[in-house]
Amino acid sequence: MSLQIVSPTGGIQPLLRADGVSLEYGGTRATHDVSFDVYRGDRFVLLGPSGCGKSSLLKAAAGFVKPAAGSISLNGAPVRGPGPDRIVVFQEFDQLPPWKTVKENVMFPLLMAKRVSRHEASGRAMHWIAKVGLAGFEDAHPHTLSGGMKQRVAIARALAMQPEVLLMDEPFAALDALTRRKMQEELGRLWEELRFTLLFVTHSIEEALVVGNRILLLSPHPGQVRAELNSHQFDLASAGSTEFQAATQRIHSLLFGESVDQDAARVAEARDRSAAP
Ligand SMILES: Nc1ncnc2c1ncn2[C@@H]1O[C@H](COP(=O)(O)OP(=O)(O)OP(=O)(O)O)[C@@H](O)[C@H]1O
Repeated sequence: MSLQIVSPTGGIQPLLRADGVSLEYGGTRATHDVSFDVYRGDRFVLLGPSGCGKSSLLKAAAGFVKPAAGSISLNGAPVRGPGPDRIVVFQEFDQLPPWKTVKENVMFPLLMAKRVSRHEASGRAMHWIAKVGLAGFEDAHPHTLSGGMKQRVAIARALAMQPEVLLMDEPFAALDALTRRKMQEELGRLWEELRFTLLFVTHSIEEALVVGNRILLLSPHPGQVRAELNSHQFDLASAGSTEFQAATQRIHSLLFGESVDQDAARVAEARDRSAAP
């Protein structure tokens, strides 16, 4: 099955909505009029070249950056700042306080949010540490762990909070190729089990296809929506197949090629069709 331009899902309320979002830094526009809807259980990927504003959009969804125009809402309510319903996993390995053990790191946001007792936080931390394959490393400090293990801790810490949306900003980009693949596999496994909602940023077309069920393609500086695609049929097992390679080529040409106008027209056509009474 080939890659399909998405037509909007009629009638279902999105969990996270970006509506005409323009982001600016000191008057310089990073994204322009970007709209997308993330539905519960989606693995929604923001894909585009360096500098197109992917991270900025993720930070806006997290509530760290306020749009200059447009809005972001969660469950229909405007996002006005960070909250425990949106937890971010960053690329940087130093996102874990080094003086805390693995278990203390996972417990920390739970205790900060004052949602659960210390006893409950401890139990939850052990549960999620085991889920990401780190049982036995509870008392280790981050500097004794590999990059992949640190990212597992960050994922455990995020999932322990049971956020409405898990936000991931190139979480595997600093890992070696084999570990990156392994982590993509683990993320897929966790999603199969838990069906959380994921907003994932990457500049790798292959990673977008492996991780996402829907992909938003952004043009370079300032980031604007080029197209939105369904990619649920692809996973690690299909990576390397003829269909996967064709999809990679297609996305490449949508991002950088000449067929953009044609595809944008098809997106607009699909939207018009679905909006028609
Ligand atoms: N804190 C900031 N202050 C000023 N400009 C910023 C800031 N953060 C991002 N920008 C600018 O906004 C634009 C978008 O940056 P952003 O990091 O969101 O893009 P990106 O697509 O995630 O890029 P990359 O893949 O390289 O991380 C870039 O031109 C960048 O220089």
